[in-house]
Amino acid sequence: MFSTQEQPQTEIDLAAAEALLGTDADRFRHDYLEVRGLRVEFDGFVAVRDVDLTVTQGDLRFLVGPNGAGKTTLIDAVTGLVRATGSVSFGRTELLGRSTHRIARAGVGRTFQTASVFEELTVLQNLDIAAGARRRPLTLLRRRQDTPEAVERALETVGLTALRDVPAGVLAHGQKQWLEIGMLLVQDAHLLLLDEPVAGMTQAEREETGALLRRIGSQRVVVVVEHDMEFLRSFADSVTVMHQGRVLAEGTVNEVQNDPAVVEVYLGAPAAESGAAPAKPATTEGDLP
Ligand SMILES: Nc1ncnc2c1ncn2[C@@H]1O[C@H](COP(=O)(O)OP(=O)(O)OP(=O)(O)O)[C@@H](O)[C@H]1O
Repeated sequence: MFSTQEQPQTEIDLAAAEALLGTDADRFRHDYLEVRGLRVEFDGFVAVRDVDLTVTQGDLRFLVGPNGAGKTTLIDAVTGLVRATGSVSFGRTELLGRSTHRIARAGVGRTFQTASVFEELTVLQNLDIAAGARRRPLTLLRRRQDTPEAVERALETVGLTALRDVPAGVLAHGQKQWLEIGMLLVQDAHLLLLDEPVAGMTQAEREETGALLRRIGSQRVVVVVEHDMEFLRSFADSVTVMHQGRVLAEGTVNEVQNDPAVVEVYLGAPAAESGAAPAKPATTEGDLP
């Protein structure tokens, strides 16, 4: 033991700590999506009600639920495609009430159930157009000699570098989905909402997509709407289960699989004493437990 006088002199080297840990801005940059009290109504029918949802960067979140649970409507609300009340914030920006264009500019991107790429344009051209969506008009007018670095990086990330000059129309189904994800990356989307990204994919494509989503999910906020339960079990960090417009359960795959309310909804077990409406019978694409 050292006495007070014998203790060796130490000095914290703040500059070294900064170099090691990054600046405060880097260290504490941790994007998250925060949804509070979200409600969407279509002519009196409430498709989404009282939804609270928090998804942080690094937590690959799957959003599941039987058909008609409100999953796509929730994504539509976040991206400004349908009117909603409540609050949706990303990066301290309130998104509700903004136009779809301004929401995209706030770093929010989505894919749809069917890929929407320009089939007659090449992979590179598709990415270039997506990159242009974030450029200011003056920059767009300037001719560019080289492929922008962000486009090169996106090509590598989604594994399409070798196919850069191929028309998007000839890509395999899975590759088109990857191109769409690449387009979100070059738009600098930091919140990615993906609607059934592996629907119609081969097993090999699913696995590659899962690995891709994990890679992206470590750096950006990613929410995946998916019916494919095998895919979910392999790649989800956490799961939110929706039913009849509400959040029914949330947790790890194991937690939600063992949640009695989820089992009831998916397997159509007798409704609880509350007199809740009988659950929809499970579909082949929704056999969570
Ligand atoms: N534009 C609309 N007008 C009226 N009702 C709508 C509209 N869009 C969705 N709905 C209804 O809202 C409910 C939720 O639909 P939504 O598509 O969000 O469900 P989902 O969970 O994505 O289902 P699925 O898994 O089948 O895609 C459904 O009852 C649907 O019929």
